[in-house]
Amino acid sequence: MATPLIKLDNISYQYEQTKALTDINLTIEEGDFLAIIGPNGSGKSTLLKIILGLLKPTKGDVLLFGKPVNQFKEKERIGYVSQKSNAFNTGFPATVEEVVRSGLVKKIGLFHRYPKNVQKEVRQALKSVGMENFANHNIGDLSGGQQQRVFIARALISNPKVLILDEPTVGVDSKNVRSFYLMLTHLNREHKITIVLVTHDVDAVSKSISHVACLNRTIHFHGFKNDMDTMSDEQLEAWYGHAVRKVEHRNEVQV
Ligand SMILES: Nc1ncnc2c1ncn2[C@@H]1O[C@H](COP(=O)(O)OP(=O)(O)OP(=O)(O)O)[C@@H](O)[C@H]1O
Repeated sequence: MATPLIKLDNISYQYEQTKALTDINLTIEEGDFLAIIGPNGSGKSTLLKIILGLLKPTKGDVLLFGKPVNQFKEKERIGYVSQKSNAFNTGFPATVEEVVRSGLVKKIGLFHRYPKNVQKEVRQALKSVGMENFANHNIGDLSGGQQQRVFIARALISNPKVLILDEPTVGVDSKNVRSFYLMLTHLNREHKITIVLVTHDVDAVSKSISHVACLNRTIHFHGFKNDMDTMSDEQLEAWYGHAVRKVEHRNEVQV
């Protein structure tokens, strides 16, 4: 069997006052499109930071591409777009092209020259997120959703195998959320990029994802999204922390 791209083995994490995560086991395989969903404060961002090696778990092991996270050196294989990426003000003095190009720093180092074909790579990355006509625009002049696409292009320019996104639709207006997720579906299916994202848009994202993980300090469900309706009312309640109602909606389950 192929090595999982990400494997969390019995992870717990304690902030000074708060036990944020308990006994998390999670395996993410190549090609997965996984949404991590859960209520506010359920540990979603903490979990992403542990995967990225930004926080060291209090207990347990993280394996990236089969290697312990502290020995994993090929950082460019994992692209990350944080929750606050789309916070540029109008007038920020950088073009879209410059922002995307800066994504190569992780790969080539701060003081190395960009490769000769960098402009072509920038254009390709922008094309893959539907922003090829905006290369010369000022980043601060774009909408929240357009900025978010540019930050995804910046993450894509170093050809990652995995893309990790923390609440990527914050700042995307509701009528554009669906096309934003379709763009991610395209990256997952056509560019073969494994995607892990944290979101509250359970309904909008459900058409794009293959897998779902329901988190509330621990994982209450992880599996194919279509199997989510096998969760019992007790599991749903434990996950959400209060009484919830299952609603059948076409072929999906909403909570
Ligand atoms: N830096 C920190 N120091 C102390 N406690 C923290 C810190 N960051 C998060 N916490 C606590 O850890 C728990 C999990 O927080 P986390 O941000 O991971 O949740 P989340 O699911 O991403 O929340 P949200 O949906 O609101 O963004 C919360 O109780 C939070 O208050």
